[in-house]
Amino acid sequence: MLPPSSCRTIRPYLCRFSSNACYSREIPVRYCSSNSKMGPGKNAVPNPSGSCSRPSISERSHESQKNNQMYIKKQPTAHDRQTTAFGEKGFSKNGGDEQAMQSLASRGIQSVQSESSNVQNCDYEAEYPPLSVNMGCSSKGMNLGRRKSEIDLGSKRRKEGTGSPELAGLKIGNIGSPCEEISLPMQFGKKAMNSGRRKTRIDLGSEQKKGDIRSPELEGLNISNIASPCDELSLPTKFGKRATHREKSPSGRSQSRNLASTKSSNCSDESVKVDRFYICNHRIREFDGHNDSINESNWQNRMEMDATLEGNEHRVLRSGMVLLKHYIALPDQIKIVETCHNLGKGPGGFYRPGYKDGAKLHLHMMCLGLNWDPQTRKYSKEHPVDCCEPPDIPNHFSLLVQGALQEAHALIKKDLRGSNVEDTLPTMSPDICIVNFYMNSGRLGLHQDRDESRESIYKGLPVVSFSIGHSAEFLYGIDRNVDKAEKVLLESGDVLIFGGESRLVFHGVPSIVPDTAPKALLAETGMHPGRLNLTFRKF
Ligand SMILES: O=C(O)CCC(=O)C(=O)O
Ligand SMILES: [Fe+2]
Repeated sequence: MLPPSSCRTIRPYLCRFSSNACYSREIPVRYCSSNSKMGPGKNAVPNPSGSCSRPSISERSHESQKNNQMYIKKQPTAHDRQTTAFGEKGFSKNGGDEQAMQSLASRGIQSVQSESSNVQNCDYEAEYPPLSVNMGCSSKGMNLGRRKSEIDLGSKRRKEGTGSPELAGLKIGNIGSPCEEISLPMQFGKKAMNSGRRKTRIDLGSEQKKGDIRSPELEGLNISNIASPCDELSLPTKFGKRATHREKSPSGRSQSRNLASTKSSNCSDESVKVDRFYICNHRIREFDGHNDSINESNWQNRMEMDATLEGNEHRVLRSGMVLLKHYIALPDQIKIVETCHNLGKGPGGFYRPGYKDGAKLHLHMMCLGLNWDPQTRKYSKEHPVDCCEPPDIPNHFSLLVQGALQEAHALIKKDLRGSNVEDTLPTMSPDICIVNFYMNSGRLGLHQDRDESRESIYKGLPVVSFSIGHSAEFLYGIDRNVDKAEKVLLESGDVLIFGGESRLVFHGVPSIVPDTAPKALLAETGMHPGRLNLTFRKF
């Protein structure tokens, strides 16, 4: 445990953000440092309680309990995604996990203690009534050559439209709610190694976020995108294989707390209502990789032109965080879109995640390898809505990830002067890919990706993120404070990597920049105007 002297109480936080108007109580918070050389100075990571994230439903109710002097309130393994929160959040109690604390400290990850409860009130709005189709697990044929992993399964599925006993008395939005979080490594705040450029700071105060309560995400979209293509409707409801349930992780390890272990009773339902979503609006042809209009040399020309513009070269944003500009060539982008469309149009595919109280994330999501359930913040083989197993990660995706990591290593090496690049940015072979599709009004609040295994997070195994389509404003920072966050523009083909000391960086997408996708990409794929994002992780 840290000596009390390493903590100090700071002024209460008021967390207010976005259209979802999530407020936290004003709660006194303490800064702590697990690293005596850091002290409670500027590098101490503020970790206010009362923050907003994407907690599991059971965590929400627990959050009303009084927190005591714990440095890590909750197992630091939760991938904490939120939809609109641009505020702060605090730790959750983890039952005195001294080991976790030590592990964090040894990696220089600071933790904090909070003194008060963490309950929040979050309002939300339903954006549009869903269209539904009855689906079974019929996408298996699309899941080319994949191996079924033996893992434990069965996250608790929500019962659509039913009341939530766990939520009784709590008014909670889809994001931002009581949450757990892990503070960032101590060197956060250190300048990027090759930071020749000025970091742009953005101001996305509550006023601006109010603008997000704008039109539904159907804006500008052909309605046929949603659950209407006839190929989907004709699928039999019992076709395909439902998730199997074994108490084993993908890597053969014993079950982690982040891997859901309870079989959902809802998944025995033979007919599951699913709001299907298609990222492309026409049947796309098989990709042959050879198209004159989008050939590699055209892309090279574009990259060379871009390289002359400020902000278009690869760069290290901070230790362990690398941005590879226009790394994915256009033909590969097209292939990725087509693959995601094919995988995502069927069972186990794209849907709009939300909570049983009706709140929705401002994006559509599909998972590969393992499903991530925003309600429980756990991974399992079971799709939270249709109970189907997720498709495996296609090999060509994994190859691109490996290539990007090598490129990042080469960049880091230039600055390291003899240090081991693996220490700064470990290599990672992904077994999870979360695919998000943002329409023009899509967004994702500041959060940490921390639902992967403790081992993965403690090792700093990176998250590798591909951006395709419209550009996005991307925020990152040492805490969930949008005013202090740095901003970069993620454009089509960019790869962002954050591992090592940056593994737990807060990040989010406050806005999509309309009409910025490469025209050839949209023309070739029929992708709806918007942004496809793939984040690869190792469980
Ligand atoms: O869309 C992005 O760039 C970020 C996505 C993300 O943070 C996530 O899926 O956890
Ligand atoms: Fe994330």
